[in-house]
Amino acid sequence: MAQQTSFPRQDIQVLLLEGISPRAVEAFRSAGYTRIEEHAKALPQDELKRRIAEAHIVGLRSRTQLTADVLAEARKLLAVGAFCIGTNQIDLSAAKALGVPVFNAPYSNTRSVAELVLAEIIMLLRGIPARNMQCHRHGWSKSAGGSHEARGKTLGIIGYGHIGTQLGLLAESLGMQVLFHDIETKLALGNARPAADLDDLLQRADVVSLHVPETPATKLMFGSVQLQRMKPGAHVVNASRGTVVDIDALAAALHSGHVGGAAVDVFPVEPESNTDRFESPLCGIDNVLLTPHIGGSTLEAQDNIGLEVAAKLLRYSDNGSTLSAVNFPEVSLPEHAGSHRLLHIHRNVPGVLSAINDIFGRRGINIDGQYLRTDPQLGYVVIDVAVDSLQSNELRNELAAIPGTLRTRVLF
Ligand SMILES: NC(=O)c1ccc[n+]([C@@H]2O[C@H](COP(=O)([O-])OP(=O)(O)OC[C@H]3O[C@@H](n4cnc5c(N)ncnc54)[C@H](O)[C@@H]3O)[C@@H](O)[C@H]2O)c1
Ligand SMILES: O=C(O)[C@H](O)COP(=O)(O)O
Repeated sequence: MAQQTSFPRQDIQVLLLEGISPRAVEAFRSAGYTRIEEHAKALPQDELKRRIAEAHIVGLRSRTQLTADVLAEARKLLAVGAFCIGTNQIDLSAAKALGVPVFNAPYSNTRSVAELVLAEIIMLLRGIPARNMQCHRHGWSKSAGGSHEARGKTLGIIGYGHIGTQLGLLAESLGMQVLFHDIETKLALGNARPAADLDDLLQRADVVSLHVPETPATKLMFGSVQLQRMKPGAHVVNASRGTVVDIDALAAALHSGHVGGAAVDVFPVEPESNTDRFESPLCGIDNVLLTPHIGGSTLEAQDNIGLEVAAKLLRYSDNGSTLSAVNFPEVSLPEHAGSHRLLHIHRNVPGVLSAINDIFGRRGINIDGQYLRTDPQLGYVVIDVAVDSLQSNELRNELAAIPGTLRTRVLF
């Protein structure tokens, strides 16, 4: 039989990993959720499996790998919150197949990334990484050689989304010309112009900055071929995902001098915690700025993300709304004061809705409100009925036993 839950907020176990902002914890507490377990870092997979088995709500960032294997242990799980933008660390299809919506924060740290990248562009154009290293080694090389103003230079942005567009506007305020390449048709902001194609962008840009998500199509999309197409001496910035750039090819292009410098925030393999050693072929190359995946790590961004994702999780837990879920049919629901609410999540197979309606009809329960969203895999039905109409265990068992049902939940 499909999982059936209906319990008070103080019984809902919230597991928050990877040092999620205290603002999220405050939001859960002030909504009446008291069972909150916090961890400052990601958990090893075995421990994650043990902890997730008890959790109703899980919050994580980019480090935790929520694989199908881990999700299989999450028998009580209602929802997942990615307190970041990327959701590539979560097996979204496996979560969906279990009837678990995943929410993220698509905007809250984008300004922080754009600001960092802008600063890095100036640093690279002035050759600061190597000069900084030289001074640390007691060297002194006061010279204008290889140093350039950003004004008048061309920035090529690959992936013109929330971060790419903000970066473009900030770069224009320095007098840079902005070219972009995206797989979607995008509205060009300010004086930015779409490049004819990726090759065109690579051949014209003085700095290339990557802002694409991790997808099968972006995996290693930036390798030796793309690096060789760049102008000699041009710079590369990657604050997107470590899998997007062939890091060995980038190291080789830096060593050969074809690429003038690089700023890299994300890596194909990142340390599991702050106590683990960081290894990369880029370590020790003087004209490279390395940062430990902190593009979105400002206090402002983390606080905003904490509030945004906690609010989405609370809204789903208390009200059933799935608005802005990344793997689930989206339903925005009104408050249900004065009624009780059934949430019914099922595989999208014929007959489920009529079976639900039959059950209510046979029992003479009037439906006050009904909301339905489906996609090819999943159906999500929400039904509001008079207070106390859903108290019967027998009724709830009958609803949960409808073939195709994944989960049912009653909000009293
Ligand atoms: N370093 C960090 O701390 C940090 C912080 C936030 C986000 N990120 C990463 O940055 C990525 C981008 O963030 P965003 O908010 O701008 O995302 P977004 O979804 O708003 O924009 C991504 C853009 O890339 C485009 N795109 C997708 N595939 C492409 C391809 N193959 N070629 C060209 N364009 C392609 C999309 O059409 C979209 O316009 C995130 O997915 C995340 O992985 C990193
Ligand atoms: O996807 C994101 O938003 C960024 O990569 C930031 O991830 P983080 O929260 O783990 O720093």
